[in-house]
Amino acid sequence: MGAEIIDGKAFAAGIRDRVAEEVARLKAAGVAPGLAVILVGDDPASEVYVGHKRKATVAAGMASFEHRLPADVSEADLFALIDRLNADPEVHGILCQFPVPAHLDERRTVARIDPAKDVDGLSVANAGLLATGGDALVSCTPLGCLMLLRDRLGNLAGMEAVVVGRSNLFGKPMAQLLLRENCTVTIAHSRTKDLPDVCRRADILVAAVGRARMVRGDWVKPGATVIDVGITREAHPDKPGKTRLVGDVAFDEAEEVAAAITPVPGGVGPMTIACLLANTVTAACRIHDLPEPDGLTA
Ligand SMILES: NC(=O)C1=CN([C@@H]2O[C@H](COP(=O)(O)OP(=O)(O)OC[C@H]3O[C@@H](n4cnc5c(N)ncnc54)[C@H](OP(=O)(O)O)[C@@H]3O)[C@@H](O)[C@H]2O)C=CC1
Ligand SMILES: Nc1nc(=O)c2c([nH]1)NC[C@@H]1CN(c3ccc(C(=O)N[C@@H](CCC(=O)O)C(=O)O)cc3)C=[N+]21
Repeated sequence: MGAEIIDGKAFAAGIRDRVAEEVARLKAAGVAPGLAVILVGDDPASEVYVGHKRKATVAAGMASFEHRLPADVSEADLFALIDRLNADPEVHGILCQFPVPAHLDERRTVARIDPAKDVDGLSVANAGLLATGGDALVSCTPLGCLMLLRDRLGNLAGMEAVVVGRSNLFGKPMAQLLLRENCTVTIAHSRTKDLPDVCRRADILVAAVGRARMVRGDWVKPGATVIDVGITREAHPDKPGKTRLVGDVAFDEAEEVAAAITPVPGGVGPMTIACLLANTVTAACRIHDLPEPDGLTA
């Protein structure tokens, strides 16, 4: 029997509805949550995501501010924009889409964003709060994965979790969240020995590498829950000139073995955008010292 397909798209729609309710409540209290997205250069994939983000932000009743900067923008000009957004009372969340062109430094860029508005959870303050058990703004994609896992599995305590990938944006915060849920967590990466064996331990297997179909069916423990974060765009095999998205997991193989699995597209991706909106609401509540809604944080 095949695995249950975890419908991230439907779950994300539920989160976006909850966000919309909270936005209405905040507006009634005199606070209109706003999200600012900075896009440097014209990477086509980033354009697509930013477009999705804008639509979802507006549909939830929030203000959306988009700032497009030329690929050769100076650090000084980028920082001047970030400083303005930090000071702008209509902006509660700031996201600078990565990657940025090579002459800009991601670490310095993140450090310029007010941690209270860092809805990507990338700042040292938010990463440190997450690691030490505080109230952080948590990176959107791991937050979304945790929501899917909790919904399916309930209590995660004692489960073996393997996260493949150790980026600051995903792998590390995902591992921190799973640790906080009392999983036994392994973080695997490009230097891990016997990766298939490590993966076979996992009750919860999370893949965030960016290599299409790397995780094979026989890497999956029977009955495991598989979360596929990877997104690779490749030529469509049947439609000339078209592309399609594929994950890091060989879906057809893994689906035979796992108890549940997220598809690509329609799994984790929509959760990322829903959680970006959720984080913006959370940031607005914290900035204005208003009660935080249930179900939108980790
Ligand atoms: N669905 C969504 O909403 C999102 C999807 N993504 C997607 O997730 C994927 C990962 O993103 P991100 O974390 O930003 O990527 P990074 O490129 O920053 O990190 C990739 C990680 O994978 C590891 N890795 C690379 N090759 C191997 C290998 N052969 N075996 C094991 N580990 C390997 C790297 O190890 P090392 O550290 O040793 O180099 C690194 O830790 C991408 O496809 C991205 O597009 C990302 C964010 C959101
Ligand atoms: N500072 C920063 N924060 C990020 O969170 C961030 C980033 N930079 N850079 C790029 C990655 C990637 N990312 C995705 C968001 C939505 C989908 C998404 O909506 N995916 C849909 C399909 C989208 C489509 O059809 O193209 C799905 O999987 O079903 C995917 C990937 C956020 N990222």
